[in-house]
Amino acid sequence: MTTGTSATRAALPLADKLKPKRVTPTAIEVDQLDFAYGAKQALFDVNLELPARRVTAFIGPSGCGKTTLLRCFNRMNDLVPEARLTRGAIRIHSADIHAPEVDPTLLRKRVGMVFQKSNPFPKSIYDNVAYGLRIQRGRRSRVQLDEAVERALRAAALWDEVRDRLHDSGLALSGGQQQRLCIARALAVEPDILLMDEPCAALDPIATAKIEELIAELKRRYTIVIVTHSMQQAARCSDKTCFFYMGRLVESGDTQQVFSKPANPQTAAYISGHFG
Ligand SMILES: Nc1ncnc2c1ncn2[C@@H]1O[C@H](COP(=O)(O)OP(=O)(O)OP(=O)(O)O)[C@@H](O)[C@H]1O
Repeated sequence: MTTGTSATRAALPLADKLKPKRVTPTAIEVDQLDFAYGAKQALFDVNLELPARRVTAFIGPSGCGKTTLLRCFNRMNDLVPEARLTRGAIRIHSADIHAPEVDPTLLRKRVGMVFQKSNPFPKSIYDNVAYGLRIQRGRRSRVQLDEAVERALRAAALWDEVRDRLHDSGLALSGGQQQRLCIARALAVEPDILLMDEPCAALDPIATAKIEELIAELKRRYTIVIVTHSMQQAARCSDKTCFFYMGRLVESGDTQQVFSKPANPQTAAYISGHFG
């Protein structure tokens, strides 16, 4: 991690707790969470612990609140008018992400996000990856920037495909490459946690398989939370699975167990394709 100056660290004491020296076993704790969009309640009494350096999958039928909860973890919902937590708390490595000292912009660097539809900037491949680094405080030499861009592209399993065309537009890449570019962009600022909202929904099976391989590799260093409509993907990629229904967490547990021996009949019906 590029740590920035000691002055930067001193200015952000609580937010800095989100980046612990040691990885604690629980990355994210959700405690009695209620969430509403205006008068419409979208999440009801969600209690959950997500393990660090593991993949957790959120599954459930459309509208059950998966994306809403995912977007709570980096306070993306702050940007939605009238959207708010009405009860409860979210802690990342024990730090309350709604504490007044927490800078949401810094939080979003530590808790990166990849969306369903890849969204590279209309810039070069290099500039897409360097973007977050350039707007961070603290100067970097060109060599440091080059190294960081290469590191992120390698981590996103894209380097070998783009090393000779770093200054071509990111928009000229295939859909799967664009999604890996977006992952590289998120990784460049060295997050702890990567949120993935249906990252393969727009990809063909080969591109999907590459992203899934990448997820398996990335979990050695990052905590990953993935929203997916694909039961096969959840079963293949995740260590923990959480099933939501109508804004409530119905069941969560070890993925193998949830898929082979679900405790709740609604979970069993959903994973066997009876509704959703
Ligand atoms: N910006 C918003 N304003 C108002 N209501 C919203 C907003 N975003 C989501 N909702 C509502 O909140 C509920 C949960 O939506 P959410 O997108 O979290 O579900 P989801 O499980 O991710 O669905 P999908 O699988 O279709 O993406 C739904 O009833 C949805 O209509």
